[in-house]
Amino acid sequence: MAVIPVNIAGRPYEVRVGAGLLAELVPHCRGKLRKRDVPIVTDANVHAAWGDVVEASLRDNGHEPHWRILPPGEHTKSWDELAATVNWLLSLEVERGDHIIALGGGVIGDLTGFCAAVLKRGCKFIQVPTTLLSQVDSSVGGKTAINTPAGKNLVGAFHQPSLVLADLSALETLPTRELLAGYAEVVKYGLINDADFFAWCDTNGAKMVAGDSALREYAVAHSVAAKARIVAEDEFETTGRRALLNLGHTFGHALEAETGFSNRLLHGEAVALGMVLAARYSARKGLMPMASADHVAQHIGEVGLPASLSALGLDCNGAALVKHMLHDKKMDAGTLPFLLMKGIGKTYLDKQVSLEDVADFLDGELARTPA
Ligand SMILES: NC(=O)c1ccc[n+]([C@@H]2O[C@H](COP(=O)([O-])OP(=O)(O)OC[C@H]3O[C@@H](n4cnc5c(N)ncnc54)[C@H](O)[C@@H]3O)[C@@H](O)[C@H]2O)c1
Ligand SMILES: O=C(O)C(=O)C[C@@H](O)[C@H](O)[C@H](O)COP(=O)(O)O
Ligand SMILES: [Zn+2]
Repeated sequence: MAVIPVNIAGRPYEVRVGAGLLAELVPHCRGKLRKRDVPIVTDANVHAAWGDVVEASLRDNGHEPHWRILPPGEHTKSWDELAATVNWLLSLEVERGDHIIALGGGVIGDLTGFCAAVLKRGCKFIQVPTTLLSQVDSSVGGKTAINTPAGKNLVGAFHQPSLVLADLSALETLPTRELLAGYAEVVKYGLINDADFFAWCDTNGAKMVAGDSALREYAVAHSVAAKARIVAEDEFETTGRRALLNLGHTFGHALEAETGFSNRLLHGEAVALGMVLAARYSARKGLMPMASADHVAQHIGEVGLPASLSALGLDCNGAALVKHMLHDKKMDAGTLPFLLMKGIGKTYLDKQVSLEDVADFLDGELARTPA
């Protein structure tokens, strides 16, 4: 097992990564479950796959689990589920010092974390991520949110968990498409500031996705450590440092909005394509060679993630995609800074990007014949 220490502004917590943590959930919670009753928020797929394992660990250790089982999918990050889940937690008489367990992917983690942030002005919560994406990214760093009709994650809070338990065994029941979506956020850490890790992905990514457990542990632990370092430098995304973690997301969130937050395009898939677009746009601006952008697209396409905008078959133009971007939380005095690349592992925040130019670029990408 790997234990990655996270220390955000003097508030430390651990990320424990290994196989079999769900079966040993209570011991791994390290005394944080201080009452008999334990609230657990999850979704129906996760409950079907792992509910009995978690239930047994709690009951065997003298706890009474209380389950809230939500519908799977992005639409669960909603005002309605937020209100209903907060009311459910209130009905359980959860106190500020109690820990709510978020058992699931990024949707469950984001929603439950936000409930914990607002309930009684802040309760504690434990992230138990069960997707690759949530293990490498969403369970760490304290961004919590719901979506609104205007866009992605537009209502939320920064609220750090007390503990993250990432059980690699949970990935055994995860559909391949979801594993791949999570892999996009792994590649992101290489593209941001770690060319060696991108090279590691080139060599090992496909084997890791296919199931090699040692490679999975390395990928999760490396990704978590990379994210923890960045978040520790800029918890509230004020200096631009944390914004690096948004590589591919300005394009990606616009694509998610355009496809109605539907199963047509998962978050990780949108980020994968968004990173290809960020790389291609950077090359078009002469910031890096087109060969480097082709390398990014080739890696993402070969592993099985979307790497071509035109192949999505969207019925829209570049201006429509840019319109979604106007809701991006990075908007600053009417301008939108973009994460662009001066090379693989050389991402930076560019504040001089013209949205007309981006719309023109996207028109070209929408019409381009896939390679
Ligand atoms: N807070 C952050 O920093 C952050 C970072 C990245 C992404 N996100 C958010 O995370 C969300 C995406 O998360 P996700 O990709 O984990 O999606 P998800 O939570 O929708 O889970 C994906 C699917 O896998 C199923 N599932 C989960 N674990 C399973 C398991 N072990 N076995 C079988 N099925 C399982 C779920 O039921 C769901 O159908 C998006 O809303 C995104 O915005 C947040
Ligand atoms: O933790 C961060 O910071 C990230 O940007 C991680 C992203 O992978 C994640 O999708 C995040 O939710 C996007 O943040 P947002 O502020 O653009 O909603
Ligand atoms: Zn993301």
